[in-house]
Amino acid sequence: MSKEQRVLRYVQQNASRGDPDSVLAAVDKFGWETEWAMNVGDVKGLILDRFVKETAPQTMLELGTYMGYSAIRVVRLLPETAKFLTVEFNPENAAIANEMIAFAGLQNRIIQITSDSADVIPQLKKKYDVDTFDMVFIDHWKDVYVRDIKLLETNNLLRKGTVVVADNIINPGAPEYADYVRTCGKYDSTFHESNFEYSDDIDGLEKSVYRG
Ligand SMILES: O=C(NCCCCCn1ccnc1)c1cc(-c2ccc(F)cc2)cc(O)c1O
Ligand SMILES: [Mg+2]
Repeated sequence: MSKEQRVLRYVQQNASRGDPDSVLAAVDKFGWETEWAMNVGDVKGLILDRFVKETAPQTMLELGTYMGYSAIRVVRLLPETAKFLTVEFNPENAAIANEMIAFAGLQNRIIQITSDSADVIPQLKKKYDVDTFDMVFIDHWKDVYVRDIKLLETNNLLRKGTVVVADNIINPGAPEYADYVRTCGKYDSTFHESNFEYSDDIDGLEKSVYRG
């Protein structure tokens, strides 16, 4: 059994079906007490919550579903009318996320796409009926953060005020991305220091508002 399957089993045996907060609490308890996992986690998650509440996005994209933790974390704060798309490259993790999201009762609120983000981003307008995104959360391979934010720009998926949040700016690090959003002139970017998931190590989120 994979680590991700062990996390899902723990959630199914310890959380309440249809209760997103209990699912998040179970994943976090497992991450702190049993096995570390690369969810954004409860500490950085509180900062992400604040950004979501401040932005109140009607359309949002996530790159990097993993087990669905951040998708559940975000969508639990959004109205039923909001449109949330999440992209995962790894089919095994996508399958775990599908079950985790269903257990949380949010399967009708989250559109899961299992694909390479580079292939999906150019299809979002036509195939997924997207105009522009109000918010984006980037949490996939750190070395393609820059490739993908540039793809979002060139495919006209960002608009003046779109909030782009990126995980792991310190650990494992996304230096090329941090440099790009802070110096290219297209974003008002701020770094929010926090702790690495399920650890006392340092990490942080970058929040970058597109100038349009
Ligand atoms: O690699 C990460 N995430 C992407 C996983 C695969 C994405 C697949 N995909 C989805 C869509 N397109 C592609 C990640 C890694 C770490 C980490 C840090 C230190 C360490 F020692 C080990 C691991 C911490 C995170 O918080 C992370 O997010
Ligand atoms: Mg991450």
